[in-house]
Amino acid sequence: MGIDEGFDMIPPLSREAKDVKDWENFLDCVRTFYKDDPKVETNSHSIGFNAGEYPELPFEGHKFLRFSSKISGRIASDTGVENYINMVTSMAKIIFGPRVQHWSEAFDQYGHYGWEEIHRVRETWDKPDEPMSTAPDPPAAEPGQQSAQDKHLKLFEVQQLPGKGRGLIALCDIAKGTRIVREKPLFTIDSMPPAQLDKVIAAKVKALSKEEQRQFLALHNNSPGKHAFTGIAKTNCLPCGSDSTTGGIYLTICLINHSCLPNAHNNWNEDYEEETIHATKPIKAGEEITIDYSKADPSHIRQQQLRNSFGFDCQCTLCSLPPQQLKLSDDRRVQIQRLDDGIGDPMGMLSRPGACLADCLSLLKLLEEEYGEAASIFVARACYDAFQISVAHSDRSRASAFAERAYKARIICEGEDSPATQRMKRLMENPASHRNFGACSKKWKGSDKFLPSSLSADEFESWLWRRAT
Ligand SMILES: C[S@@+](CC[C@H](N)C(=O)[O-])C[C@H]1O[C@@H](n2cnc3c(N)ncnc32)[C@H](O)[C@@H]1O
Repeated sequence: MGIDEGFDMIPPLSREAKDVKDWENFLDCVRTFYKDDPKVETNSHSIGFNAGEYPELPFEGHKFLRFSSKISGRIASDTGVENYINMVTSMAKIIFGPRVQHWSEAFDQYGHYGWEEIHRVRETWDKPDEPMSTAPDPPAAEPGQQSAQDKHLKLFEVQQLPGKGRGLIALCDIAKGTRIVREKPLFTIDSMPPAQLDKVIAAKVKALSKEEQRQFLALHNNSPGKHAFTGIAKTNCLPCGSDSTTGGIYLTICLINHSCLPNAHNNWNEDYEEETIHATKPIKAGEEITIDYSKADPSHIRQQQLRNSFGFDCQCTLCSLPPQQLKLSDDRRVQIQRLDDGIGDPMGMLSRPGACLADCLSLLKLLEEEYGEAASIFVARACYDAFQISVAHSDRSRASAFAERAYKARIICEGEDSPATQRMKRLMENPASHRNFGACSKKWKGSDKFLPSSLSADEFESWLWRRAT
């Protein structure tokens, strides 16, 4: 028993260069700050704080989830552990921003990760890592072991699933925001008539290694017939960006099945020219990893689309709900679309921005009801809508707050290194840099001051959404 306090890193850092460098900077700050403090010691794999329950920071950032200790009791107060927790948290916040989530049981706040997961990761601190491969063309490997990172963490494996063919099953609990896969396309294709496309794909397949050819030909083909290559491509390709007419074929990502309430999100990272998959909610060991192939339509529309384009009758948890509950979801999705269309109307933004902002809030509430904690991508878009409304009427403070929400939601579903996430971060820091700043009016310029810091959470929401109190 006792009161714990600390911070969690959400999502955990990766082994990529930026995260490694940031973690080194952070450890350097900690070492410099505590260089004359005998309670802060350097061990073989960590910096340890000889206070409270001996909180530690591993040398390898990707093996770090939590820095915490009990802050109640005699040992805690004699050793002043709470000061260490607070100072290290502040330093981490400066370097890692909102990824650092401080919590204190004194205020009924609890860490994001379970203790079992914390202890499991802690046990890896003194174990050497598999070398990380960033080679653009990794040697053919079993899906699920695509990168050394996956191999090390063994996040998933490919299994044969009843009625679905192959699919990805989580091998351990996967935290929300975790990057599950990052994969370069085997090849990309542009939109063209099937006869021509078949020839183009045939040439691309010919250029692959024998193992890659075998794996490509083993991908599901939902429309077997004359144009076999086109059939495989159409069943499997994912657009390289939301408006792109180019699609990518992947040996691992293309094995991910569909759910209308998925637990993962796919995104094209144009900087890396890779597709990424992130957990949008916690995924339990043994659970299937799923993405959404459809357009979030009500059930009768999306089921028809899934049948026509992918040849299956969806029996996901949402589609299998009793009719009355399914109707509630359908009604919500209709309302979500209606609100979305209204918010996107430039005349609305120009002539009734307050009402548009209220619609964004209603939209967010509906999204939360429909998607629960897996709503990140929709939240990111709705908060960006609210940002645009604020920016168009010169309201810097609220625009920055909305961009921050969009930024945090993008981190979950695309990662800190996604160009869209980075763009949100820049807009959060400087909303006036948006090309539409002041484009509609200057009528909200009066509120162009710093965020009110003394408001309670409820008061802040009322201020943010311009609700009368
Ligand atoms: C991109 S592939 C996914 C991997 C595929 N299961 C395989 O074995 O290669 C798409 C195909 O998987 C199957 N599939 C995907 N999601 C499904 C689901 N929720 N229920 C049934 N079949 C599904 C359909 O046959 C669909 O055309």
